[in-house]
Amino acid sequence: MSLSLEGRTYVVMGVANKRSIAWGISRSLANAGARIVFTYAGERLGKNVRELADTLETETFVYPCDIMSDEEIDATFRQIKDEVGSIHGLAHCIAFAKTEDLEGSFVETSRDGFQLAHDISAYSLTAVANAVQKNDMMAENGSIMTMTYLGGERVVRNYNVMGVAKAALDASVRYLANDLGQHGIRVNAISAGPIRTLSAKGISGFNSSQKEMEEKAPLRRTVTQEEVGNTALFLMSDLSKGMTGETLHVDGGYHIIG
Ligand SMILES: CCCCCCc1ccc(Oc2ccc(Oc3cccc(O)n3)cc2)c(O)c1
Repeated sequence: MSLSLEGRTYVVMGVANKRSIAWGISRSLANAGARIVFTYAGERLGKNVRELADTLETETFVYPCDIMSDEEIDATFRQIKDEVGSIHGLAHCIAFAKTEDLEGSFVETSRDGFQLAHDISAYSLTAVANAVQKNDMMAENGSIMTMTYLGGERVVRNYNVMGVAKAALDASVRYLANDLGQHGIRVNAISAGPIRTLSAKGISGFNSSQKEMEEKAPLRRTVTQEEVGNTALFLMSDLSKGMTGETLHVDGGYHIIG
């Protein structure tokens, strides 16, 4: 039983640049010997992702995948199965909400903004898990993980509609874990403390959340993409094969503080 992922292949969805949490996860999995299949949305990101992928020592593959389209998800995962073969796990690091819905009062959230945030940040996990299952492309004892945040468990000022979407994502992890467990597929989440990524820039008040963490978190500091990546390695490895439907907080202990 070890942390080695030699001979295994993992899909990582959501790398935007070298500061992405998904990139921290990719490096941890690659350093453990895994092959990595990257998917990205939006052609302008394609170049970034390919350049980053080429810096890894391991064999990598890069595919566009607009998770707003069920047809594109199915086509991409069929293509991955045909060209790469079966996979041993998948890291879902995808979320989005309109900037105006990440500040001010939640009560004013538009129907359109609510639906968009839930479509991209919550439903996409189920859509992807369904595509993997339908294409029968997950090796036995597969592991799916997603990224969530404390704002889905309790109110975090300005996080607003993303918090409601993360609550839906957290519940989805439990229901997917229940459905897929009998097929040997585990589904878990990592709840990360605030990390300065491209996405974090879209949230009003992000900077003060990092400062508050340095003052109040038991570890008195923020966490890094690498620390999240190492926990993802644990979730993808056999060392966590007794765990499913779980959320691991990689947040310096902040979530235990009232
Ligand atoms: C006040 C909150 C402080 C801590 C927030 C930590 C965090 C940082 C980034 C997170 O990921 C996203 C991803 C997309 C997202 O939506 C965006 C991002 C940029 C622009 C935009 O229009 N929407 C917002 C947050 C996330 O879910 C949670």
